[in-house]
Amino acid sequence: MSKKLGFIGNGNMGRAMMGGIINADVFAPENIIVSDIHEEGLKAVKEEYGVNISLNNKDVAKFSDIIILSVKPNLYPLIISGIKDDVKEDVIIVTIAAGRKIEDTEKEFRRKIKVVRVMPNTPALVGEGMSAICPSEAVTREELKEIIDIFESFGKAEVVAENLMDAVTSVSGSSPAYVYIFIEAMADAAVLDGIPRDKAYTMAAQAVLGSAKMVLETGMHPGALKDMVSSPGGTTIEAVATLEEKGFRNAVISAMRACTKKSKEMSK
Ligand SMILES: NC(=O)C1=CN([C@@H]2O[C@H](COP(=O)(O)OP(=O)(O)OC[C@H]3O[C@@H](n4cnc5c(N)ncnc54)[C@H](O)[C@@H]3O)[C@@H](O)[C@H]2O)C=CC1
Ligand SMILES: O=C(O)[C@@H]1CCC=N1
Repeated sequence: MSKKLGFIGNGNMGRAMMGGIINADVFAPENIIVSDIHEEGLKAVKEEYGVNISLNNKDVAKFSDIIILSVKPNLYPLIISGIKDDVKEDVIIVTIAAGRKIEDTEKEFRRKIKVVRVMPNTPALVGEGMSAICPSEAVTREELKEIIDIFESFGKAEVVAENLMDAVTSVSGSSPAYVYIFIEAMADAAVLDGIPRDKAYTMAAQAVLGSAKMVLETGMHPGALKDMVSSPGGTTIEAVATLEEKGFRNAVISAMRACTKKSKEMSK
């Protein structure tokens, strides 16, 4: 893409997206700029990816056609007030903050501005991200396509209505954390059974990866895939029965409802 892309915030999510975009070759490193308040981290990304860096957010504002605001939600008003008079006339502002509505960003710019609200996730870094995308009315079809192309370069992307963004945060934005806990717990159990720690992580993570691929690539119902593993009177059904007894499904559903609720509260 010949446009210029800027990141404000070089944290976990900013770096994950930048890594994904550079690995996919969508933007040349010289067409990317990132700003942060921490010089150390900026130097590290410049070294790793060859992108432009700055300690001044206004440099990102002046350089970029598309700006991804990759700072914590509470910092958005401050960051926007610092760049609003420096951004290009036709800039597209991409927001990724949990619980931040498109209208919040529009109001803070105090003028008609193109906003795309996205909820990505950190597996973007390895090209397996999941992003939900919602454009504001001012964004054209072509511009939306460009944004989708960026987010599809490091995983899957779906356009959703804004009222689903809180639920999306729970099912794909935050969910890598639940999956890591699951992998860690399985590895702990494997270590208890005598498997060396490094092999335990590989085995647990590869089982999760393979199972996810089976759901995506066979199109089969997860319940049917579970049944294929569970031999009558066998080992798996013992584990399944114990998970049900301990309320595994309900723990996941309750956790996700708490996540969605928190996202809704943050939107108020
Ligand atoms: N971490 C995740 O898995 C996901 C995060 N998000 C959203 O991404 C946003 C960023 O989250 P993380 O990357 O996890 O946070 P983070 O704390 O890792 O990164 C934020 C970065 O912003 C920088 N920063 C702070 N003040 C600044 C300023 N005045 N100017 C420029 N940079 C400044 C910080 O130094 C830090 O590097 C949040 O709004 C969050 O809701 C969305 C989806 C997933
Ligand atoms: O924990 C958070 O608030 C952010 C949003 C989704 C993932 N991390």
